[in-house]
Formats: sequence, structure tokens, C-alpha cells
Amino acid sequence: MGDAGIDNKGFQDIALHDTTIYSGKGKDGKARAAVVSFHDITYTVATREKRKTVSKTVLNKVSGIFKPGMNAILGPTGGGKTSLLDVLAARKSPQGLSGRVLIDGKDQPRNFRLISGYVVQDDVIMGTLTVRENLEFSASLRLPETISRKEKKKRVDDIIEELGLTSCANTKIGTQFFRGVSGGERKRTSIGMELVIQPGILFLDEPTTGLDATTASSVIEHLARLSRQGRTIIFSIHQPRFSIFRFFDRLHLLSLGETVYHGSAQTALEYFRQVGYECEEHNNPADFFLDTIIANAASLKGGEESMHSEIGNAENGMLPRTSELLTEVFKNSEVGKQLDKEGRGILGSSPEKGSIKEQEITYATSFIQQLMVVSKRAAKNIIRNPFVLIIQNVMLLVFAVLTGLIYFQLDTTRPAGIQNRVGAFLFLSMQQVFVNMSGMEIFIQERAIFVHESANGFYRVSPYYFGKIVCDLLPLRLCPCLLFSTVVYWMMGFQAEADNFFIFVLTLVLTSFAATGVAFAMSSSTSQLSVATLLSALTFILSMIFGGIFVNIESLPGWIRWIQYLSMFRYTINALSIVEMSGLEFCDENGNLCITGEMYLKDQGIKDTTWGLWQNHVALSCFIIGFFFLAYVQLRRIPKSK
Ligand SMILES: Nc1ncnc2c1ncn2[C@@H]1O[C@H](COP(=O)(O)OP(=O)(O)OP(=O)(O)O)[C@@H](O)[C@H]1O
Repeated sequence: MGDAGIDNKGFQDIALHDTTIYSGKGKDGKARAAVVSFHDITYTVATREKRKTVSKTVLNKVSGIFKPGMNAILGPTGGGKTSLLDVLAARKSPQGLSGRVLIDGKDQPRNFRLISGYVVQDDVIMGTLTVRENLEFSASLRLPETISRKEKKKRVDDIIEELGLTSCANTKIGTQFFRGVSGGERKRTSIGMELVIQPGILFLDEPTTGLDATTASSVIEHLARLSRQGRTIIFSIHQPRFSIFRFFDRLHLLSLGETVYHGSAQTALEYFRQVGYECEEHNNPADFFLDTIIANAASLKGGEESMHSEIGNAENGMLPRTSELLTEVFKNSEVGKQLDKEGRGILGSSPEKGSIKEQEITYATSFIQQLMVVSKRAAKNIIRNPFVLIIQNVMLLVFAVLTGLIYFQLDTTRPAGIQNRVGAFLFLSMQQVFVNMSGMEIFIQERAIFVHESANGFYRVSPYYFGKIVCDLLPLRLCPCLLFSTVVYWMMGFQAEADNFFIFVLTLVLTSFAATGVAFAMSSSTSQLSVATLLSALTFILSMIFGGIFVNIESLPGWIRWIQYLSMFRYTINALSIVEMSGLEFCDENGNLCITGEMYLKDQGIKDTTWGLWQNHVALSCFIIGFFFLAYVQLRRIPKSK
């Protein structure tokens, strides 16, 4: 059997001319393609099956060598393509992973994620920004501050031209609320966001998925053009048409996490013919490979039934080993042996004897630069998505007028004057808490974008978080709350004293921020909006019960009474009660049987002292600090590796 696949050309030139660890750039500062070799990659995960934890082998001793050009990882669904791509791109956590990935014969640098590009399958890209703005966002954060604005702009212009995005450069990407650029333009923008750093190696997870045939061909054509400029492009792909397949230089065929073929794409058909599988004249090679792999695996499992089942259903991800199994055939073939020999050669000349290590994330820009760029994008996002902004401000104003009309100019007759005020305190605190549950979706909606960008070194968690807080708290929490509290205070006819008014507004603002803190903490702790909503609703309801109105706290048994201290409703209601009730006298219709506001407060166990008032604001501030800090910690804990 002749050399049906492995092409040595290029490796010696590239790998051995430089003894330093790969930095992504050549001596001239331009992107430098590299040889990515992987040796005996095994990846296992623990899964739950029939109430037992079992170990599943996703990749089993997979080896190969990807050189500058177009390198495709192909295989049936569940074959391990994405897993292999993630391992090569250093996006997998080292847990359960063994083997080595070398770049130009040396270990991957610890900041490999930052010098290589990675385009995920579902484009994670801000829909409210234009194509150009998204590219500029990437350039502002991923290029060092030593590069001038002019140069960054030029780089963005070049990419727009290179990827054929000129006609849609100023079109918004699009969200679920409005249509923007086409699928192909969106994918090319995602690719452009990675090209900003001029990576020598570009990884793409199924770049054609979800695109129509013509758009998919155009994306692959663009990638092929990029590869000819000196880049190593590695991508997973499911079932490409021939018009796409013909652009592939090298091919790695996977079946159930094992290599079926690795080598030149042009000679792959010849290899299969030599091992006994002939492709019909007008059949698409990619379809032929997949059909052959599936049929081979199914026939070895035995039976007609398994012929029709996905091969991904094999037990523990492995098939019984027989000499006819294509993975075994490949190992024993000339192509397989030559790949093994070449791989051992690279490993032998590798200076280190390391294993796959956790990646470290370094950043090209300072905290301040990241804060500015991220805040600017968050502000644009709010302005261009005005629905929430309008609801939060305009609707709340309408709601404030309605509330003001219900409790209009409260009098001090007894019992209505007391009852209406107490009802109003509860209603106002509930309103502030429940309206701010909208903060729940803040980190859930953008979770995929945040994970992708922070894993790729766009920004640290802290500037992203602070940027979000500023852009969310001011327009969506503070402004509506100031509007609302001003309208209701004067319409309800609360005490016309400046001090009282300002303390009233402060109390509602702190309540609004504390509720937002709870929503943020929930939002950063889960990716499911329904879970976050449920958790927050339960927290608020429990807190409401212990607010002092639904149940007399003093009448509760001691073992449960302490929960009152965790109720933000209690602090809000107590503060509002002290501010409004102190100094009032409530009498019945005849002007007899009067009680003072102070008597009411004493009856409720509320201390009408300076500290008695301000302790409520201190407690609400502690809630704010605690929940905002928790939200930050939870955001940091979101794994950046898969
Ligand atoms: N963390 C994990 N936990 C459990 N199973 C996993 C995990 N990662 C991968 N797998 C399993 O390993 C197999 C390979 O997954 P992978 O996503 O790499 O396949 P793929 O070839 O990219 O599939 P597709 O074409 O459907 O995207 C699948 O059966 C998948 O369910």
C-alpha cells in the first residue's frame, strides 16, 4: 500500500526553524501558521446511567498532525468531533484528559486561547451592534493598547473587505426582536472577530451548520482563502457537500471517538479503495465516508437492526475490536503506520515531556479600557433595545399615578388612616421588589456571549460586571424608582417635610437595589430563567411573610422568629412606618379615641429612635453589598472551559 495520505511537506520547515514556544506571530509580527500535532488524546467523562456513574470514553487514543491549510474533522454525529476540536483549541478542562497537543513540536503555550482564534458553532455575537461595531469591540479589547486607534480601525477595515462584509458593515446583526444580517454574514462576522488578533491557528466548530448550501460554500471558500495566506485552519464539520469538501487539504475521520482515517483529503478515497471500500462514481466523498463508517460499525455490532441505529449508541462509546473495524484497519495500514512514525518523531524531538495543562487567561488591555469598552457596549445595547427601558420608566410612571389615585391624599381618621398607610407601605415595598425581578435575565440572556468572550480573553469578569451594574442600575433601577417615589409620595399626601420625603425616596431606592441584587445573584447562579425566577419568588415571598404585616412577629415561636432579620420587607416597612407615622395623630370620626403614630409604632415593636430608623437603611445596604458580591462570585465561578 502506498502513501495514500500523509504529506510531510511543511512540517520540517515550520516546526524546526524556531526554538521558542509558539506565540502566534512570526518575527515580522504577522500571523504565523503552525503545525498542530496531537498524540494519544484520550478523553473520558463520568455519566449517570441506570442510577450508576459510569465512565464514558469520548476520545480514545486519537492522534494526528494538522498542517497549515484547511484541516477538517469529519465523522457521524456523536463521533467526538467537537470534543477533539475543543481539546486542540485548549477549551477543555484537563479533567479526564490525557495525551499531548504540540504546536510546532512544542507544548501549547499557557495562553494559547489568546493567540489562537476559536469560532463557536452558535455564533455568540451581540445582535444590537452592527458588523463593524462587533469587530471594533473585539479589536478594542484584544489588541494591546500600544496599537493606535488608527491601526485598529485599519485592521477592522481590512477584515471587512477580506471577508466580503463591506455591503453590510453598518447593518445590525439582529436579535429575536428584529432581523439583521444574513446567516452567512453573521458567521463571517464571528470569524472576523477572531481574525482581529491575526491568529496563525483558527479553530471553528461546525462553521456551516444552519447555513444554506450556497452560504456554507461561500464561508468555506473564505476560510480556504485565509488558509492560503498562511494559517492553520482546523474545523469540525458534519456532512459537507462536494463543493465544500474539495477545499479540504487534510482530513481526520472519527468514529465513536477513534480515528478511522487521518491524512490528505485528496487521497482519502484512494485509501478507502485500498482497504476494500469503493466510492460510486457520482457519490459525494463525504457522504461515502460517513455511510462507510456507520455501516462498518453497525455490521460489526451485528444485525439489520443496528444497521439503522446511530453508531453513537454503542456501549460505553466503544465497539468490539475486530480486525475488520475501520479504526483497526487504519492503525495497521501504511498510512496509519506512517502517521504513527511521524507523530513519534515530533514527540521525540519535543523538548518538554509535559501533559495537557489548565490554560491561564491573560489580557491585552487594562481594567479601565475594558470597563470603558464593555460599558459602552452595554449602554448601546440598552438604547437599541428600548423595550425594557420604556416599560421600566414610562409604565412605572403610569403605575405610580394609578397607585397615587388609589391611596390619594390619605387622611388621619381612625382606623382608615392607619390601615391605608400600612397597606401602602406593604404595597410600595412589594412594588419595588417585584418590578426589579426583571434584572433576573441580565446574565442569563448574555451568558453564552460572556462565557465565550471571557474565555477568549476579551475582558476580566470585574469590568464586565461593573459595566453591567452601571448600565443597568442607573437607567433601569434608579431613574424609575426616583420617578415613582416622587409621584406617589405627593399624591398619597404623606407628610410634607423635605427630610421625610428624602428618607422615603432613599428607602425605596435601597429596596430597589437590594431586590436587584437578589435578581443578579440568581441570574449569575443558573442558566435557566425559570429556575432563577422560582428561587427569587420563593426568597421574596418568605421575606414578605416575615415583613411584620402578614404575621405578628412577636407572636412567633423563638426558633423561627430570627428569620425576620433576613427579611428586606421588614426593613423597608419599618423605615417607611417610622418616617410617615411619627408625629401623626389618628382619631375616630368624633375626634375621640385618638392614638398617635408613636403608639402604633410601639405596638408593632418598631423603635422610633434615630438608630431605630437608620438601622433599616444599614440592613438594606448590607443586603445590597452581600447580593452584589454573591453575583460577582457566581459569575467568576462559571467555567471558562468545557
Ligand atoms: N461532558 C460530557 N458529558 C457526557 N457526555 C459527553 C460529554 N462530552 C461529550 N460527550 C459525549 O461524547 C460524544 C461525542 O460528543 P461530541 O459533541 O464531541 O460529538 P460530535 O461528533 O461533535 O457530535 P455532533 O456532530 O452531534 O455535534 C457524544 O455522545 C456526547 O454525548
